[in-house]
Amino acid sequence: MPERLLNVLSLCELCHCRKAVMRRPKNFQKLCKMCFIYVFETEIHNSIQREHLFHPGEKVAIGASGGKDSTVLAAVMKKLNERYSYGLELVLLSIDEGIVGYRDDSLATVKRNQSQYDMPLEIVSYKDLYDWTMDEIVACSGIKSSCTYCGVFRRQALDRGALKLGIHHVITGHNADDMAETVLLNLLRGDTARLEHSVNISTNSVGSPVKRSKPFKYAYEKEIVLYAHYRKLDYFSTECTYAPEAFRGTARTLLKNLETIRPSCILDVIHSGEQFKLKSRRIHDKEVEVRADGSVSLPSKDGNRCERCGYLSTNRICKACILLEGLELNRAKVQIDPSVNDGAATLTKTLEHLSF
Ligand SMILES: Nc1ncnc2c1ncn2[C@@H]1O[C@H](COP(=O)(O)OP(=O)(O)OP(=O)(O)O)[C@@H](O)[C@H]1O
Repeated sequence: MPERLLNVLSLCELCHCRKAVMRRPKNFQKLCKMCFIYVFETEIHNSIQREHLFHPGEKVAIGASGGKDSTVLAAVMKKLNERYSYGLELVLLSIDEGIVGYRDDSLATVKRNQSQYDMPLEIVSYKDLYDWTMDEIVACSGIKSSCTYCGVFRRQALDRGALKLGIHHVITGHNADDMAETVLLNLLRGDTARLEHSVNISTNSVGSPVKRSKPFKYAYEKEIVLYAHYRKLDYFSTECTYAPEAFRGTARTLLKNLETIRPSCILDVIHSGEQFKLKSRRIHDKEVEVRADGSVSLPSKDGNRCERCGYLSTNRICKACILLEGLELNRAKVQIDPSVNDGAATLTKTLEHLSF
């Protein structure tokens, strides 16, 4: 803990009267507990104001996983909504991916948060939406592509859950470390199309009526943990049973190592991402995107619906339905020959080359 490094006689550099108990991971400023809590909250408020994230009377769903980020998000949003009279109606929205021993425990935390923060809670499950749990998906297609399935299904599940509640704005606990990690990943993969949008504080999938925002875009993960610690928040701290994909994990480690040498590198990477503008050119009078490999993609149409599930999609069949098709094929094969389990992984690889 940074406390050990502090001179016992140090005073808080903000209030100059209470004893400093920590150094801010972001800029090494020595602060007392009360000033740190206030500064952390104020910085989130400033991001919200600067980006005009909300409007009075808006109904907002907090993507609540029970983990540290979304628990702190719920706690801070409740406080700011009251302190600055945002006039928001806040609701907790949880997705049950169906991971026994992980999500069932974290959902128990969200249920406690529901009463601690006095917010309504809605739980939507993969089983109800897709007739698959993540445990079943991993048993069928292997652990390697689990993050691909989970990511696609969760994004859609959050949208569907919000719409069920008549909500058009979902906020998530993605923090500065997550944002910098995504910039780095997209850069390393040469995924320029995603790179340009990966640092947006608010996003709207094409044609989707649900806006997604990240009020913690500039908040360091370490500070989120400290905030939860000082406010003694009740959160679930176990890692997902299905570890993050190897490449993302390596990018995360690289970033953490860089942060120890240069703490500002997290914000610097985000800043670099913000300055990135995609090269585009016009073909047949239409703006096209030029990918890293020189290939081009045409802009997608707004408001299309998936022919299978009827959900909003820029393609004829949405990404979730394509994944489900692979799973169903695999389920049939697994039922005949239990040694077959690479069909869905192959499909995932094919999907990586498609533009959505
Ligand atoms: N099962 C879920 N239900 C609802 N929202 C979720 C769920 N999983 C993730 N989210 C949302 O997406 C954000 C990022 O999730 P991710 O799993 O990438 O990160 P995390 O750092 O583990 O977040 P957390 O600490 O909140 O669990 C979360 O903060 C939360 O807002």
